[in-house]
Amino acid sequence: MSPANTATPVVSQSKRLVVKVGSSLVTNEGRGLDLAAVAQWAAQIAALHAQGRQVVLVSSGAIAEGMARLGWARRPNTMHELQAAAAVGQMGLVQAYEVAFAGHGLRTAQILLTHEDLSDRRRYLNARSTLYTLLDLGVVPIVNENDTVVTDEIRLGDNDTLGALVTNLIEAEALVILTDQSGLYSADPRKDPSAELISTAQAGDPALETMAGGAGSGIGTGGMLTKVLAARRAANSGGSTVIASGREPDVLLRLAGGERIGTELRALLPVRSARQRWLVNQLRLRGRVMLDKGAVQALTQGHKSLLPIGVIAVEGEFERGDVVACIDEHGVECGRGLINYSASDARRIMRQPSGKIADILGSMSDTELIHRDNMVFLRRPA
Ligand SMILES: Nc1ncnc2c1ncn2[C@@H]1O[C@H](COP(=O)(O)OP(=O)(O)O)[C@@H](O)[C@H]1O
Ligand SMILES: N[C@@H](CCC(=O)OP(=O)(O)O)C(=O)O
Repeated sequence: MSPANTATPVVSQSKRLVVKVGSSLVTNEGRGLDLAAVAQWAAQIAALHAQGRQVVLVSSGAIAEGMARLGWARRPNTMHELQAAAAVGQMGLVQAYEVAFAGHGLRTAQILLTHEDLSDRRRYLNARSTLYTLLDLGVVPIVNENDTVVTDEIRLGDNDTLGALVTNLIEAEALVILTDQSGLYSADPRKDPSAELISTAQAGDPALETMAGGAGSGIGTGGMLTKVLAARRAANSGGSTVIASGREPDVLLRLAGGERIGTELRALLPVRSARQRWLVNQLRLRGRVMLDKGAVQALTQGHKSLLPIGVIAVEGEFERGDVVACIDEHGVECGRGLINYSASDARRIMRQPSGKIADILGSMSDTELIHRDNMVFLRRPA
């Protein structure tokens, strides 16, 4: 048995949880809101509340429910039709949750987020304090992407990623992704009947991405791959992920009781500082700096600041203070941080010792390209 298998199941230890439910589950494979399922999850979340746990629910299903309400049999292709469907369906979603939770004496709140809300530090902090306030008030926040205002280029698209970002945002210890399968299998069980359920693994293990490569149900957008990637993202702020069937009776209560259900993808990284969690949450970065082997080692093993001498290429256009990725020679990201020089200055000082910065640029603001305090170190498991 691997060490991960002997550890206490994560949900049982978690005081703050994010639960994500996927479109095909919420809408009964696109046939329309599954009110019985919504009632089940609400009853379980109310019971978790009574145990003193805080829960944020990330629910998909707006587009699928909107399509059902509008009588559309096929998913539209155009963005504005998808946005219209989401606007119609979101009404049904929040109404269903409000009614279901009210039956347990709990209030709900609708939170619609975009990628930009989480990448802009001020809006990120605002969203965070609103969520914390709601949790302190004992309200259950119901989160979805703000589909009506996002375009193709900037949308997150799948709520697995959103669930992970919310996990990072509120420093939840666990992300529970409820879906239409019993968990992550060694291959897509719809196509390969011999596929086996993975019960525990380390979040971020690249082998998981190969297993989850297949497409999703057709109702949801992400498939299993986005769930595995979400687990990796949640792990960056110390959150572990469980992928389980939303149709399993009392799944949330049993997980909280310590039962092993579905797939647990454990975070082995330490919980990071608030600024590091914000850095981890950035999905689209302004640029990339490519490091030589020595600099990669200094970052990943020594957690040192990045000096210009270790940089062999600079990609993109960015200004001082922007977030950039540090990549190795194969393009794998090993860290990211707030850079002290613009892209044009960085190109001029790369490969040079810090002592030469003033000569090259005419002045020197910092000896480091990225200071370790403004950096988050990422290391994928071998
Ligand atoms: N290795 C795998 N294990 C389990 N399911 C997989 C795997 N690879 C692909 N899938 C597919 O992913 C689907 C779940 O993703 P999706 O439809 O996006 O769900 P949701 O709407 O819950 O996010 C499953 O129905 C399954 O067909
Ligand atoms: N925001 C979208 C969710 C997108 C989506 O399909 O997500 P998922 O089912 O979690 O893969 C909606 O509510 O329809």
